[in-house]
Amino acid sequence: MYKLELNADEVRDIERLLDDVEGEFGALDTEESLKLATLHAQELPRDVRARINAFRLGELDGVLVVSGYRVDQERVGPTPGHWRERPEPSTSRREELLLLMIGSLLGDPFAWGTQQDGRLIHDVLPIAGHENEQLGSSSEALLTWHTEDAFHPLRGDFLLLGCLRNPYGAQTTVGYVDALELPESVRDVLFEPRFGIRPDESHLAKNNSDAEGKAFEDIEEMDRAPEPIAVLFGDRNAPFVRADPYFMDVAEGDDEARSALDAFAKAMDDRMFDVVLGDGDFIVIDNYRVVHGRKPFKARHDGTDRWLKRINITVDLRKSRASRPARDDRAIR
Ligand SMILES: NC(=[NH2+])NCCC[C@H](N)C(=O)O
Ligand SMILES: O=C(O)CCC(=O)C(=O)O
Ligand SMILES: [Fe+2]
Repeated sequence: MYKLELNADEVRDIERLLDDVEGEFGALDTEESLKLATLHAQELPRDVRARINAFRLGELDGVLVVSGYRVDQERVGPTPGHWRERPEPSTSRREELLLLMIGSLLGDPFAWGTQQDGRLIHDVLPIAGHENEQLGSSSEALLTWHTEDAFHPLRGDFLLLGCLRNPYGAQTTVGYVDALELPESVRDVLFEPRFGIRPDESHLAKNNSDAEGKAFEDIEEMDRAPEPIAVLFGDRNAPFVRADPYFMDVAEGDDEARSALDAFAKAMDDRMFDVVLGDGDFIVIDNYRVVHGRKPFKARHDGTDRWLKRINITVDLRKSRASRPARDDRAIR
Protein backbone atom coordinates (compact mmCIF):
# COMPACT_ATOMS: atom_id res chain seq x y z
CA MET A 1 0.00 0.00 0.00
CA TYR A 2 1.27 3.42 -0.90
CA LYS A 3 0.54 6.20 1.55
CA LEU A 4 0.59 9.80 0.34
CA GLU A 5 0.52 12.10 3.35
CA LEU A 6 -0.32 15.62 2.20
CA ASN A 7 1.95 18.24 3.77
CA ALA A 8 0.61 21.50 5.21
CA ASP A 9 1.30 23.44 1.99
CA GLU A 10 -0.50 20.85 -0.12
CA VAL A 11 -3.51 20.84 2.18
CA ARG A 12 -3.66 24.62 2.05
CA ASP A 13 -3.33 24.64 -1.77
CA ILE A 14 -6.13 22.08 -2.11
CA GLU A 15 -8.38 24.11 0.22
CA ARG A 16 -7.68 27.25 -1.84
CA LEU A 17 -8.36 25.47 -5.09
CA LEU A 18 -11.71 24.23 -3.75
CA ASP A 19 -12.55 27.73 -2.48
CA ASP A 20 -11.71 29.23 -5.88
CA VAL A 21 -13.55 26.81 -8.13
CA GLU A 22 -16.51 25.49 -6.13
CA GLY A 23 -18.75 28.32 -7.35
CA GLU A 24 -18.14 27.45 -11.00
CA PHE A 25 -19.89 24.13 -10.60
CA GLY A 26 -23.59 23.40 -10.80
CA ALA A 27 -24.80 19.88 -10.06
CA LEU A 28 -21.71 17.66 -9.94
CA ASP A 29 -23.15 14.71 -11.84
CA THR A 30 -23.27 16.49 -15.19
CA GLU A 31 -21.01 16.32 -18.20
CA GLU A 32 -20.26 20.02 -17.73
CA SER A 33 -19.03 19.49 -14.16
CA LEU A 34 -16.98 16.47 -15.14
CA LYS A 35 -15.22 18.48 -17.83
CA LEU A 36 -14.54 21.31 -15.36
CA ALA A 37 -13.27 18.83 -12.76
CA THR A 38 -10.84 17.42 -15.34
CA LEU A 39 -9.45 20.90 -16.00
CA HIS A 40 -9.19 21.92 -12.36
CA ALA A 41 -7.58 18.62 -11.42
CA GLN A 42 -4.53 19.95 -13.26
CA GLU A 43 -4.31 22.63 -10.55
CA LEU A 44 -3.92 20.10 -7.74
CA PRO A 45 -0.42 20.12 -6.19
CA ARG A 46 2.20 18.76 -8.57
CA ASP A 47 3.42 15.96 -6.34
CA VAL A 48 -0.13 14.72 -5.80
CA ARG A 49 -0.68 14.63 -9.57
CA ALA A 50 2.66 12.87 -10.07
CA ARG A 51 1.81 10.11 -7.55
CA ILE A 52 -1.66 9.57 -8.94
CA ASN A 53 -0.23 9.34 -12.43
CA ALA A 54 2.37 6.80 -11.29
CA PHE A 55 -0.45 4.85 -9.70
CA ARG A 56 -2.49 4.97 -12.91
CA LEU A 57 0.47 3.55 -14.81
CA GLY A 58 0.77 0.66 -12.37
CA GLU A 59 4.07 1.80 -10.88
CA LEU A 60 2.70 1.77 -7.34
CA ASP A 61 1.33 -1.38 -5.78
CA GLY A 62 -2.41 -1.12 -6.41
CA VAL A 63 -3.66 0.71 -3.30
CA LEU A 64 -3.05 4.40 -2.74
CA VAL A 65 -4.21 6.25 0.36
CA VAL A 66 -4.12 10.04 0.26
CA SER A 67 -4.44 11.53 3.73
CA GLY A 68 -4.19 14.89 5.41
CA TYR A 69 -7.30 16.54 3.99
CA ARG A 70 -9.52 17.82 6.81
CA VAL A 71 -13.28 17.33 6.77
CA ASP A 72 -15.38 20.01 8.47
CA GLN A 73 -17.67 17.71 10.46
CA GLU A 74 -20.05 20.55 11.38
CA ARG A 75 -20.66 21.41 7.76
CA VAL A 76 -21.07 17.81 6.64
CA GLY A 77 -23.69 17.25 9.35
CA PRO A 78 -25.28 13.96 10.36
CA THR A 79 -24.74 10.76 8.39
CA PRO A 80 -28.02 9.99 6.61
CA GLY A 81 -29.81 6.73 7.30
CA HIS A 82 -29.95 5.79 3.63
CA TRP A 83 -28.12 6.83 0.42
CA ARG A 84 -31.50 8.01 -0.85
CA GLU A 85 -31.72 10.45 2.07
CA ARG A 86 -28.48 12.28 1.58
CA PRO A 87 -28.84 16.03 2.07
CA GLU A 88 -29.82 18.08 -0.95
CA PRO A 89 -27.94 20.29 -1.73
CA SER A 90 -25.02 18.16 -0.67
CA THR A 91 -23.24 19.17 2.53
CA SER A 92 -20.09 17.39 1.33
CA ARG A 93 -19.85 19.04 -2.05
CA ARG A 94 -16.19 19.98 -1.53
CA GLU A 95 -15.25 16.39 -0.81
CA GLU A 96 -17.29 15.19 -3.78
CA LEU A 97 -15.52 17.71 -5.98
CA LEU A 98 -12.12 16.58 -4.74
CA LEU A 99 -13.17 12.98 -5.36
CA LEU A 100 -14.06 13.84 -8.96
CA MET A 101 -10.81 15.71 -9.48
CA ILE A 102 -8.69 12.84 -8.15
CA GLY A 103 -10.79 10.46 -10.22
CA SER A 104 -10.31 12.45 -13.40
CA LEU A 105 -6.53 12.08 -13.03
CA LEU A 106 -7.04 8.32 -13.31
CA GLY A 107 -9.61 8.19 -16.10
CA ASP A 108 -13.29 9.06 -16.44
CA PRO A 109 -15.88 8.61 -13.69
CA PHE A 110 -18.98 6.66 -14.71
CA ALA A 111 -22.21 5.44 -13.12
CA TRP A 112 -24.45 2.40 -13.27
CA GLY A 113 -28.11 2.90 -14.14
CA THR A 114 -28.76 -0.12 -11.95
CA GLN A 115 -26.99 1.06 -8.80
CA GLN A 116 -28.04 3.76 -6.28
CA ASP A 117 -30.63 5.07 -8.76
CA GLY A 118 -27.99 5.80 -11.39
CA ARG A 119 -26.05 8.29 -9.28
CA LEU A 120 -22.50 9.13 -10.23
CA ILE A 121 -21.35 9.65 -6.65
CA HIS A 122 -22.36 6.90 -4.27
CA ASP A 123 -22.87 7.11 -0.54
CA VAL A 124 -21.52 4.13 1.38
CA LEU A 125 -23.09 4.11 4.82
CA PRO A 126 -24.79 1.53 7.05
CA ILE A 127 -28.52 1.18 6.43
CA ALA A 128 -30.87 -0.17 9.10
CA GLY A 129 -32.27 -3.46 7.85
CA HIS A 130 -29.19 -4.18 5.66
CA GLU A 131 -26.97 -5.25 8.59
CA ASN A 132 -26.45 -8.77 7.30
CA GLU A 133 -26.55 -8.23 3.55
CA GLN A 134 -23.60 -8.54 1.16
CA LEU A 135 -23.98 -4.84 0.37
CA GLY A 136 -21.78 -1.84 1.01
CA SER A 137 -24.61 -0.68 3.30
CA SER A 138 -24.27 -3.72 5.59
CA SER A 139 -22.50 -3.56 8.93
CA GLU A 140 -22.69 -6.71 11.08
CA ALA A 141 -21.77 -9.02 8.19
CA LEU A 142 -18.29 -9.38 6.79
CA LEU A 143 -18.44 -7.79 3.34
CA THR A 144 -16.56 -10.56 1.56
CA TRP A 145 -13.69 -9.49 -0.71
CA HIS A 146 -14.43 -8.77 -4.33
CA THR A 147 -13.50 -7.01 -7.51
CA GLU A 148 -15.95 -4.09 -7.70
CA ASP A 149 -18.82 -5.01 -10.07
CA ALA A 150 -16.88 -8.19 -10.96
CA PHE A 151 -19.86 -9.66 -12.83
CA HIS A 152 -19.87 -6.90 -15.42
CA PRO A 153 -17.61 -6.71 -18.50
CA LEU A 154 -17.68 -2.89 -18.21
CA ARG A 155 -16.64 -2.76 -14.53
CA GLY A 156 -14.33 0.09 -13.51
CA ASP A 157 -10.55 0.09 -13.73
CA PHE A 158 -10.26 2.03 -10.50
CA LEU A 159 -12.45 2.47 -7.44
CA LEU A 160 -12.16 5.62 -5.41
CA LEU A 161 -13.50 6.04 -1.87
CA GLY A 162 -13.44 9.26 0.14
CA CYS A 163 -14.01 8.95 3.88
CA LEU A 164 -16.07 11.68 5.52
CA ARG A 165 -16.08 9.92 8.88
CA ASN A 166 -15.37 6.56 10.48
CA PRO A 167 -15.68 7.14 14.22
CA TYR A 168 -15.37 3.50 15.24
CA GLY A 169 -12.56 2.65 12.83
CA ALA A 170 -14.41 0.08 10.69
CA GLN A 171 -11.82 -1.76 8.63
CA THR A 172 -11.69 -1.92 4.86
CA THR A 173 -9.83 -5.04 3.67
CA VAL A 174 -7.56 -5.26 0.63
CA GLY A 175 -5.61 -8.06 -1.05
CA TYR A 176 -3.12 -8.12 -3.92
CA VAL A 177 -3.41 -10.73 -6.61
CA ASP A 178 0.28 -10.47 -7.49
CA ALA A 179 1.24 -11.54 -3.96
CA LEU A 180 -0.38 -14.95 -4.37
CA GLU A 181 1.72 -18.05 -4.73
CA LEU A 182 -0.39 -20.50 -6.68
CA PRO A 183 0.60 -23.88 -8.10
CA GLU A 184 1.03 -23.71 -11.89
CA SER A 185 -1.83 -26.15 -12.42
CA VAL A 186 -4.21 -23.93 -10.43
CA ARG A 187 -3.00 -20.83 -12.25
CA ASP A 188 -3.65 -22.54 -15.61
CA VAL A 189 -7.26 -23.26 -14.71
CA LEU A 190 -7.87 -19.74 -13.34
CA PHE A 191 -6.77 -18.33 -16.71
CA GLU A 192 -9.55 -20.28 -18.45
CA PRO A 193 -13.18 -19.08 -18.89
CA ARG A 194 -14.67 -21.60 -16.48
CA PHE A 195 -16.21 -19.32 -13.84
CA GLY A 196 -19.54 -17.53 -13.59
CA ILE A 197 -20.09 -14.38 -11.51
CA ARG A 198 -23.66 -13.35 -10.70
CA PRO A 199 -24.52 -9.67 -10.17
CA ASP A 200 -24.23 -8.55 -6.57
CA GLU A 201 -27.44 -7.33 -4.98
CA SER A 202 -26.70 -3.63 -5.23
CA HIS A 203 -27.71 -3.89 -8.91
CA LEU A 204 -30.99 -5.66 -8.30
CA ALA A 205 -34.38 -4.05 -8.79
CA LYS A 206 -35.16 -4.28 -5.07
CA ASN A 207 -32.24 -1.96 -4.24
CA ASN A 208 -33.26 0.77 -6.67
CA SER A 209 -36.24 3.13 -6.60
CA ASP A 210 -37.30 2.81 -10.22
CA ALA A 211 -36.27 -0.51 -11.71
CA GLU A 212 -37.89 -0.29 -15.11
CA GLY A 213 -36.03 -0.81 -18.34
CA LYS A 214 -33.59 -2.90 -20.27
CA ALA A 215 -30.66 -2.49 -17.87
CA PHE A 216 -32.49 -4.36 -15.13
CA GLU A 217 -33.51 -7.05 -17.58
CA ASP A 218 -29.86 -7.45 -18.55
CA ILE A 219 -28.94 -7.80 -14.87
CA GLU A 220 -31.62 -10.48 -14.47
CA GLU A 221 -30.21 -12.32 -17.45
CA MET A 222 -26.68 -12.14 -16.03
CA ASP A 223 -28.11 -13.55 -12.81
CA ARG A 224 -29.85 -16.40 -14.60
CA ALA A 225 -26.99 -17.33 -16.89
CA PRO A 226 -23.65 -15.75 -15.97
CA GLU A 227 -21.18 -15.79 -18.83
CA PRO A 228 -18.16 -18.04 -18.18
CA ILE A 229 -15.11 -15.86 -17.54
CA ALA A 230 -11.49 -16.28 -16.41
CA VAL A 231 -10.51 -15.24 -12.88
CA LEU A 232 -6.99 -14.31 -13.96
CA PHE A 233 -6.02 -12.57 -17.19
CA GLY A 234 -3.19 -10.52 -18.67
CA ASP A 235 0.42 -11.29 -17.77
CA ARG A 236 0.84 -14.83 -16.42
CA ASN A 237 3.38 -13.74 -13.84
CA ALA A 238 1.61 -10.56 -12.76
CA PRO A 239 -2.02 -11.28 -13.61
CA PHE A 240 -5.09 -9.10 -13.37
CA VAL A 241 -8.03 -10.41 -11.37
CA ARG A 242 -11.80 -10.58 -11.75
CA ALA A 243 -13.49 -12.30 -8.82
CA ASP A 244 -16.24 -12.15 -6.24
CA PRO A 245 -16.30 -15.69 -4.79
CA TYR A 246 -19.51 -15.12 -2.83
CA PHE A 247 -21.37 -14.72 -6.13
CA MET A 248 -19.36 -17.23 -8.14
CA ASP A 249 -19.93 -20.70 -9.44
CA VAL A 250 -18.49 -23.21 -11.90
CA ALA A 251 -20.26 -25.46 -14.39
CA GLU A 252 -21.91 -28.53 -12.92
CA GLY A 253 -19.28 -31.26 -12.57
CA ASP A 254 -16.26 -29.03 -13.25
CA ASP A 255 -14.44 -30.15 -10.11
CA GLU A 256 -11.13 -28.90 -11.42
CA ALA A 257 -12.44 -25.32 -11.72
CA ARG A 258 -14.16 -25.64 -8.34
CA SER A 259 -10.96 -26.63 -6.57
CA ALA A 260 -8.89 -23.99 -8.40
CA LEU A 261 -11.37 -21.34 -7.25
CA ASP A 262 -11.27 -22.68 -3.69
CA ALA A 263 -7.46 -22.67 -3.69
CA PHE A 264 -7.44 -19.11 -5.03
CA ALA A 265 -9.99 -17.90 -2.48
CA LYS A 266 -8.07 -19.56 0.37
CA ALA A 267 -4.76 -18.05 -0.76
CA MET A 268 -6.37 -14.59 -0.97
CA ASP A 269 -8.10 -15.00 2.41
CA ASP A 270 -4.71 -15.61 3.98
CA ARG A 271 -3.24 -12.49 2.39
CA MET A 272 -5.96 -9.91 3.03
CA PHE A 273 -5.01 -6.99 5.23
CA ASP A 274 -6.89 -4.14 6.87
CA VAL A 275 -6.89 -0.43 6.11
CA VAL A 276 -8.77 1.86 8.45
CA LEU A 277 -9.94 4.92 6.56
CA GLY A 278 -9.98 8.01 8.75
CA ASP A 279 -11.77 11.32 8.25
CA GLY A 280 -10.53 12.94 5.04
CA ASP A 281 -8.71 9.86 3.70
CA PHE A 282 -9.10 9.05 0.03
CA ILE A 283 -8.31 5.52 -1.09
CA VAL A 284 -7.73 4.54 -4.70
CA ILE A 285 -8.01 0.84 -5.46
CA ASP A 286 -6.76 -0.68 -8.70
CA ASN A 287 -9.78 -2.83 -9.53
CA TYR A 288 -7.70 -5.05 -11.84
CA ARG A 289 -4.97 -5.88 -9.34
CA VAL A 290 -6.55 -5.64 -5.93
CA VAL A 291 -9.66 -7.05 -4.29
CA HIS A 292 -11.32 -5.38 -1.32
CA GLY A 293 -14.02 -5.86 1.29
CA ARG A 294 -14.96 -4.63 4.77
CA LYS A 295 -14.91 -6.15 8.26
CA PRO A 296 -18.07 -6.31 10.38
CA PHE A 297 -18.87 -3.40 12.66
CA LYS A 298 -21.70 -2.24 14.88
CA ALA A 299 -23.69 0.57 13.29
CA ARG A 300 -25.38 3.19 15.45
CA HIS A 301 -28.05 4.57 13.08
CA ASP A 302 -28.05 7.87 14.98
CA GLY A 303 -26.40 10.23 12.49
CA THR A 304 -22.85 9.52 13.68
CA ASP A 305 -22.14 6.47 11.50
CA ARG A 306 -19.31 5.86 9.09
CA TRP A 307 -19.83 7.67 5.79
CA LEU A 308 -17.88 7.18 2.58
CA LYS A 309 -18.31 8.65 -0.89
CA ARG A 310 -17.55 6.38 -3.84
CA ILE A 311 -16.97 6.69 -7.59
CA ASN A 312 -16.04 4.21 -10.29
CA ILE A 313 -13.46 5.17 -12.90
CA THR A 314 -12.90 3.78 -16.38
CA VAL A 315 -9.80 4.35 -18.48
CA ASP A 316 -11.82 3.88 -21.66
CA LEU A 317 -15.20 5.56 -21.70
CA ARG A 318 -15.88 4.64 -25.30
CA LYS A 319 -15.94 0.92 -24.62
CA SER A 320 -19.26 1.47 -22.81
CA ARG A 321 -20.68 3.83 -25.45
CA ALA A 322 -23.15 1.25 -26.78
CA SER A 323 -24.47 0.76 -23.23
CA ARG A 324 -24.96 4.48 -22.59
CA PRO A 325 -27.97 6.13 -24.26
CA ALA A 326 -26.04 9.25 -25.27
CA ARG A 327 -22.43 10.31 -25.62
CA ASP A 328 -22.81 12.68 -22.68
CA ASP A 329 -24.64 10.17 -20.45
CA ARG A 330 -22.22 8.63 -17.95
CA ALA A 331 -24.54 5.87 -16.75
CA ILE A 332 -24.36 2.33 -18.10
CA ARG A 333 -27.96 1.29 -18.58
N1 LIG B 1 -18.91 -9.96 -2.10
C1 LIG B 1 -19.72 -8.96 -2.14
N2 LIG B 1 -20.39 -8.64 -1.08
N3 LIG B 1 -19.88 -8.28 -3.27
C2 LIG B 1 -20.75 -7.14 -3.41
C3 LIG B 1 -20.10 -5.84 -2.98
C4 LIG B 1 -21.05 -4.75 -2.62
C5 LIG B 1 -21.45 -3.81 -3.72
N4 LIG B 1 -20.32 -3.29 -4.46
C6 LIG B 1 -22.29 -2.64 -3.20
O1 LIG B 1 -22.14 -1.54 -3.64
O2 LIG B 1 -23.12 -2.81 -2.35
O1 LIG C 1 -16.98 0.01 3.18
C1 LIG C 1 -15.92 -0.24 2.63
O2 LIG C 1 -14.82 -0.01 3.16
C2 LIG C 1 -15.92 -0.90 1.27
C3 LIG C 1 -17.30 -0.97 0.67
C4 LIG C 1 -17.34 -1.79 -0.58
O3 LIG C 1 -16.45 -2.49 -0.93
C5 LIG C 1 -18.53 -1.77 -1.43
O4 LIG C 1 -19.52 -1.11 -1.08
O5 LIG C 1 -18.49 -2.41 -2.50
FE1 LIG D 1 -16.64 -2.91 -3.09
